[in-house]
Amino acid sequence: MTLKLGVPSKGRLMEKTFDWFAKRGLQLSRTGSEREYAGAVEGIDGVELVLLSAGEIPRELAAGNIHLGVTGTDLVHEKLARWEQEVEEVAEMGFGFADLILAVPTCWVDVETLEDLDAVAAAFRAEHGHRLRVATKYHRLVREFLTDAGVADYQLVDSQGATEGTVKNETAEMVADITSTGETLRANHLKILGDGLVLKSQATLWRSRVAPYSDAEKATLKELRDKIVS
Ligand SMILES: Nc1ncnc2c1ncn2[C@@H]1O[C@H](COP(=O)(O)OP(=O)(O)OP(=O)(O)O)[C@@H](O)[C@H]1O
Ligand SMILES: O=P(O)(O)OC[C@H]1O[C@H](OP(=O)(O)OP(=O)(O)O)[C@H](O)[C@@H]1O
Repeated sequence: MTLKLGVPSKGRLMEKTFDWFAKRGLQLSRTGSEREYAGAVEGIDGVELVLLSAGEIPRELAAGNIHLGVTGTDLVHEKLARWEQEVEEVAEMGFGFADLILAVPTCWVDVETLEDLDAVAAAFRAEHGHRLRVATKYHRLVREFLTDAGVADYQLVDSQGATEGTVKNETAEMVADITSTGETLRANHLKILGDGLVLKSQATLWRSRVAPYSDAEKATLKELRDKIVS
């Protein structure tokens, strides 16, 4: 019986996750060949490393297939409708900072706020015969945010990558995406709405509330928590 810890298998979060655990006396490593998704944990007994895509970690936590997992707040909130019941936040890790924002073309000089957007969206529909298209991969979060803001005349267009390019490619009029330095937005002539911050995200260690815990796993979890908080 081992405690399963899911960490990103590649990408921007992997290395920093390994560093974060190393600072707390736990050595995570990828084992085998560069392309083999196998890993090891040293510094504590009874913990198994599971290498996963950051995007899959929320689902694996909610399914109880892993006990602990590292991924961004944005992905947990987007993918788990009832995230508070399914996972517990163990620690914010202090990297992977990114904001989920709404952005429109810089040339829309009259659109700086959600209120402006609402007005433009209604006019857009009347003029073009279809709703204003918002490209995003964060469907649930964006829908909730725009509903709360009272904006209704829009449609979501799915974009799983290179989202800022959809405006130039004319498959969407605006985007809802993650930004960190803001460079991608600037390069694609997009500006953030003044009140268009949907969510602030950072890499976080989560615990599954639904995974089964044997007595041995509970003891390991306690030992691991002690190392992390001390
Ligand atoms: N430019 C950025 N700077 C900092 N963090 C970012 C940036 N873009 C995304 N992130 C964060 O990184 C996390 C994982 O994103 P990433 O794109 O690496 O995962 P993914 O799409 O699941 O990867 P994979 O290609 O393995 O499926 C998310 O929580 C996201 O908020
Ligand atoms: O504000 P910046 O520092 O410019 O970062 C923002 C970009 O980073 C992410 O994309 P990623 O690199 O994951 O590529 P993707 O578009 O394929 O998702 C995000 O989707 C933005 O496009």
